[in-house]
This record gives sequence, structure tokens and C-alpha cells, in this order.
Amino acid sequence: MKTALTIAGSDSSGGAGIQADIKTMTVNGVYAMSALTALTAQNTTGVKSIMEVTPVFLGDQLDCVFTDIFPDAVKIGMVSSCELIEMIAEKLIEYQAKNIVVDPVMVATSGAKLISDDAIETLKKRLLPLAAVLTPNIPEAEELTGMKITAAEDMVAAAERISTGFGCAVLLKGGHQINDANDLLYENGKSRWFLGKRIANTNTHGTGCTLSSAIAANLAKGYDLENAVGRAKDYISGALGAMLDLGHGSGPMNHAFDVCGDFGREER
Ligand SMILES: Nc1ncnc2c1ncn2[C@@H]1O[C@H](COP(=O)(O)OP(=O)(O)OP(=O)(O)O)[C@@H](O)[C@H]1O
Ligand SMILES: Cc1ncc(CO)c(N)n1
Repeated sequence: MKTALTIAGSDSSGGAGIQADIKTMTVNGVYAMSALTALTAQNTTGVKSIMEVTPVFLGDQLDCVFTDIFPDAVKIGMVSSCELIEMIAEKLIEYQAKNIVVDPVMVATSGAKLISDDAIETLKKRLLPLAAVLTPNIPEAEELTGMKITAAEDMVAAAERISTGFGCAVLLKGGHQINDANDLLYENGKSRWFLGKRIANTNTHGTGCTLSSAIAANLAKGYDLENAVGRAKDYISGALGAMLDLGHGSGPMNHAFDVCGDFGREER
């Protein structure tokens, strides 16, 4: 069985963070492992508090995973401090991790800030150059480029700037503002749109975590990046389209394979 590791924060409400990642990886047919960067007390209405793990403890978790069940892909989500980012970069280099998907998580769907300002600089310097693909949403891409993104052409220009600047492929997610739910993949100087129909569902808690974990699961299974993204896009459309409605705010998606599609069928 193929394996994947998520390096991310815990979401007590189960819709985002490592909980979303593990559900997504499992339903997509890979064995999921986790290294926690932080615990968050949050629900569908917001984040109440955050408790970071120490860099040493994060390093221990990564040692335990990499020296035993080596992951075929790694997804990185919420990492809030410079020290934690430095530790991740050091370990990924030491163990020569492959198929690294970086979701540069900065702000939760509810509006809470999940990374410190100085950590954004460390993320750019240390983690982005290790990524096979980076999956920013529009506000995150604006932060990474200093550009204002208000149209599809801006998305192409921003993705190109990030890709050439950091030497990785970029999937720029349009889910937030611009057009339908169209995402742009920029890889080796070429761009390709993945078109998605906007689903009238306000329960989008954890969409970014889910998409990046599905991409990681597909890379672990050996799909090339275009196919990994295409399948992940189908997965998130199914999970959102299942129209689960839980909680008092922006609720989570439904990962049950009988309703969102059986993406791990071949592996069972
Ligand atoms: N209403 C929607 N209908 C269809 N697809 C959507 C919708 N909202 C988001 N998506 C898709 O979900 C994926 C995640 O995109 P999004 O821009 O929401 O990520 P994000 O902002 O990083 O998520 P998060 O809110 O978890 O941080 C993308 O493929 C996007 O196109
Ligand atoms: C732990 C965690 N990671 C990521 C996000 C972004 O959706 C969130 N809300 N919580």
C-alpha cells in the first residue's frame, strides 16, 4: 500500500487540518500518517486558541515516521512559526522526502490568522524550494507575490512569478473570489486550467486542506501532477457536492466514499 504523511495542525472540529488530511488520504486509498505542528481549539465558527508543539517534538515525530514507514508523498499544511518551518526543512532534506505538496496556510476560512508574519518569510526561503507543488489560494498568492489578483490573467501572472521565483509548480486556487471554481496549474513554464463548477454550498471548511491532501495521495499512487490535480479536483467537487450541513458556521465536507465518490477503489 502507498503511504502519505501530513505535517499540519489539528482541528478539533474535524473539518480541516490533519483530520481532513487523514480522511482524504484514507478515502483516496493511501495509508495516512501525521506529524502535528499545533493543536487548535476551533469549530465551524472560528478558532478559539492555538497550542504549538515544540520544534524538538515535531522533529521527533518526523524521525519516527521517516525511519520506519517512509511516506511516498508529504503534505504540509499549517505551520505557524519560523522554528517549526526550519525543523521541517531540515528533516525533509535529511530524509530526502519526495512528492512534497505545500499548502501555504495563512488564514482559516473563518478569518483567523494561522501563521506569524516572520514565518511567511521563512516559509518562502526554506520550504517552497523543496515543494513539488504549492497550492495557494488567491489571498495567499497575493501575499507571496505582492500582486493584486482580480482577474484570470492576474492568476496566470502570479502563478508564473511564484513558480519561477521558488522553482516549484503552482496550483493557484480560484475557489475564493474570481471565477467559477477554476484553478490554474503552472508547471515548467506551461499553464493549464482545471475548470470546476461553483457548487452552491457555504460549508467550505477545510477545502484547501482536502485538495492538497488529495493531490499528495495521488502523487503517492504514482499519478503525474496533472492527473493528480485532476483527480483531486473531482474528489473535492464530490465532497462539497454531497452537501453536508453541520455546525453553526462554515461546516465541513462529507468524505464518505459512498456519497463523494470511491477514489480509493483500485487500492482496496
Ligand atoms: N463553492 C465551491 N464550489 C466548487 N469548488 C469550490 C468551491 N469553493 C472552493 N472550491 C474548490 O475547492 C478547492 C480549494 O479551494 P479554496 O480556494 O477554497 O482553498 P482554500 O481557501 O485554501 O481553503 P481553506 O478555506 O480551507 O483555507 C479548489 O479546487 C476550489 O476551486
Ligand atoms: C488546523 C487547521 N489547518 C488549516 C486550516 C485552514 O483551513 C484550519 N482552519 N485549521
